[in-house]
Amino acid sequence: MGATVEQFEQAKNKLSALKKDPGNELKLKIYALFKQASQGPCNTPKPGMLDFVNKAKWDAWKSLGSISQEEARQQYCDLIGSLVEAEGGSSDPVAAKPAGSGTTYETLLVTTEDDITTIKLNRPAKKNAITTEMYNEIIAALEQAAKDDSVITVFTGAGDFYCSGNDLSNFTNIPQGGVEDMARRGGELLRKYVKAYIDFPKPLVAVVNGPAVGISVTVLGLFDLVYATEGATFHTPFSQLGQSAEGCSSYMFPKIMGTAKASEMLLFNKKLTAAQACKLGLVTEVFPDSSFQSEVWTRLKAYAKLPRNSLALSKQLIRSVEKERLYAVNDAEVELLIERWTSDECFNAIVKFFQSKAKL
Ligand SMILES: CCCCCCC/C=C/C(=O)SCCNC(=O)CCNC(=O)[C@H](O)C(C)(C)COP(=O)(O)OP(=O)(O)OC[C@H]1O[C@@H](n2cnc3c(N)ncnc32)[C@H](O)[C@@H]1OP(=O)(O)O
Repeated sequence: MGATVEQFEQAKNKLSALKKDPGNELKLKIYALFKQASQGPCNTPKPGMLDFVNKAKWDAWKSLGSISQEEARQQYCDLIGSLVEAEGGSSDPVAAKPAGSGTTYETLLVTTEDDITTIKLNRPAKKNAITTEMYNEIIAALEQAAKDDSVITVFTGAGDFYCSGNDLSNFTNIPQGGVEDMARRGGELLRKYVKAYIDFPKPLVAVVNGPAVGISVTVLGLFDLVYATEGATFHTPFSQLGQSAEGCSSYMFPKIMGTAKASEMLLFNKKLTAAQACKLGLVTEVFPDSSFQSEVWTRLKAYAKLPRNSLALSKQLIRSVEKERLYAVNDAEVELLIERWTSDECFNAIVKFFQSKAKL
C-alpha cells in the first residue's frame, strides 16, 4: 500500500524541521513530488525561457510524467525519510561516510580505505558538473581529508566523465540582488574553493577517469600527481563561454607547459588528449583504459604506505614557496571573472548552451 495522506502530512512537517539544506537538486525533486502528490501531473503552461527558477520547477514537475498521486506521495515520504535518517546519522545507502567523521554528502562519495581518502564527484547523469552545493561539499571534504588519518587524498569522478566543470545552471538562478550580486557571491565561493586546493597539506592525486572540462582541468596544476586514462581529454573553453581562466591556471599552466601552449588551451579552447597533456607536463602518466583502475590503485596503495609525515612535509616544502603568489593569482582571476559573469558575452554563451540542450 502507498503512503497515506496522513503520512504525507507528517513528511511535510519533517521537511520543515530539517537542519541541513538539502540542496537545489533535491529541493526541485521534493517540489515536483509535492506538486504531483497534491495536484496530479503537471498541467500548467511552461514558464518563459528567462524565468529560470520557475522553469526549473516546471521541468522537475513535468519530468514525473503520469505517475499516480499515490505513488508520488510514497516517493515524497521515502525521500524525506531518507533525509531525516541521514541527519540522524543512521545508515544511508546512497551516501558514503568518511571513516570516523560521520559526514554525509549529497553530491560526493567520500571514503577512506588503505590510508587513502577518495573524493568521488557523484553526479554522473550531469557528467559531474559542479553545482554551488557541490563546491561547498568539496571544500568541506578537503577540510575533512586534511585532518583525517589518511596519507593520500584522491579526486576522481563517477561514471564516464571525470568532470564537466562548472554547472552552467549556477548562473541561471539569479538572486534578488541581480546579476552583480550573483557574480560577487560566485566570486567568493570560487576564491574559497581554489584556496582549499592551494592550502591542502597532504599529497593530492587526480585519477582522471574520463573527459575533464573547465575548472576540473585548471586546478590540476595544484595537484601533486595527475593520472589519466588514455581516453581522457582536457578542455578549458573559457573564451567560448565569454569567461576567463581560474584555478590559478593563468600562472600554473604557463609555468608547467610554457606560455604558447598554455595560451592555446586558455585563450583558444584547444582540447588536449591525455597523451598531449602528459607530454606538456599537466598529466603525470597515462594508462590504458582497460587497466587504468587496477594499475593506478595498485600504485597509490603502495605510495600510501610511505611515511605519512615525510610525504606531507615534502609536499609542503615544494608548494610553500609559491603560496603567497598563488593567493594573489587566485584573487586576480576571481576579480576578472566577477566582471566576466556580468557580461553579455557570458550571458549569451550560457543561454546558447541550454538552448542547444533544448532547456530554454
Ligand atoms: C558559483 C561558483 C562558480 C565558479 C565558477 C568557476 C568558473 C568555472 C568555469 C568552468 O568550469 S567553464 C566550463 C563549463 N563547462 C562546460 O562548458 C561544459 C558544458 N557541457 C558540455 O559541453 C557537454 O555537456 C559535455 C560535458 C561535453 C558532455 O556532452 P555529452 O553529449 O557527452 O553529454 P550531454 O548530454 O551534453 O550531458 C549530459 C547531461 O549533463 C548536463 N551537463 C553536462 N555538463 C554540464 C554543465 N557544465 N553544466 C550544466 N549541465 C551540464 C547536460 O545538460 C545534460 O543534461 P540533460 O540534458 O541530460 O538534462
